[in-house]
Amino acid sequence: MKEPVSLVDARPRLASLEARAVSAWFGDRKVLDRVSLLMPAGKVTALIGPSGCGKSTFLRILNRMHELVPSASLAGEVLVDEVDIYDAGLRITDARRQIGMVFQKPNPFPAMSIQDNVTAGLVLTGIKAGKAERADLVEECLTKAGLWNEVKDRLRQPGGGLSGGQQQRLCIARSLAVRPRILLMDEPCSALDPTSTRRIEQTIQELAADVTIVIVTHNMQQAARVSDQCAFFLAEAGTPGVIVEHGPTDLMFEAPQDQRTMDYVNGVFG
Ligand SMILES: Nc1ncnc2c1ncn2[C@@H]1O[C@H](COP(=O)(O)OP(=O)(O)OP(=O)(O)O)[C@@H](O)[C@H]1O
Repeated sequence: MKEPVSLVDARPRLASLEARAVSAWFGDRKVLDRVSLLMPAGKVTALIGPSGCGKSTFLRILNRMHELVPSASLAGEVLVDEVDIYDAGLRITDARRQIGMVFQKPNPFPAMSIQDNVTAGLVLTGIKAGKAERADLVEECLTKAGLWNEVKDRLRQPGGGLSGGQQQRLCIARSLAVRPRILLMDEPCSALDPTSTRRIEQTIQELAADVTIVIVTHNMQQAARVSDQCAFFLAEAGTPGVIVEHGPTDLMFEAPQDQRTMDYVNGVFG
């Protein structure tokens, strides 16, 4: 019998992510209008903007989760290094494996051990790994997620026994285990205390060397601290969300081109 091929060591190259003229609907209601954005390889891109302007919808389009909502539809292209993830020839599981997601609320499997939580995605994505390989992967991913030192002596204890901030870092480790090229994060710190938030922010900055990151955040200080570039989304007076302005984070905060960006980053609205 042919030996299963191990993919654990197949370290992916850094990838850029590009949205081209992405529009989105829920039923008849258009919520995003022709949004285009390049999210460069190895950089952190922050999506900012008031509630309801379509940031989460845009993020979910970037890893093909939007299509899971029965009434949802979309137009446009999403390219990972020039390959359209919506191409009919590409399987949804392949797209999801390349593009991981961390959610607002930490969602580890609570009864599963810490180590099994880390490797939980391997089976789902068809990655084969032996015992030693798994142990190495657990250590590597927990280290990258900034959690190894805190849990190395209790890897067999349940993930649900960790603090909220530790659980979120466990979820980051779980995402990293399938070696995504891109990591999407939807308000990953909104359920966490300030200390855990700073720890996750530090992790995000460290991870950017290995994986392209896109983060939705309502916290302007956080966007300023962790991101290389920002995109400001806005849906004015019932119109679909658009990107008003995007650019290097320091320019977006210190010298934005558009008055609405200036008002938003200075807390005038939103
Ligand atoms: N499952 C859904 N069904 C119908 N409409 C939806 C659904 N999800 C989101 N919407 C609508 O789409 C628009 C964009 O929502 P989205 O959650 O993407 O905005 P957001 O900028 O991420 O908001 P927030 O910052 O509050 O999370 C909103 O008007 C919202 O009501």
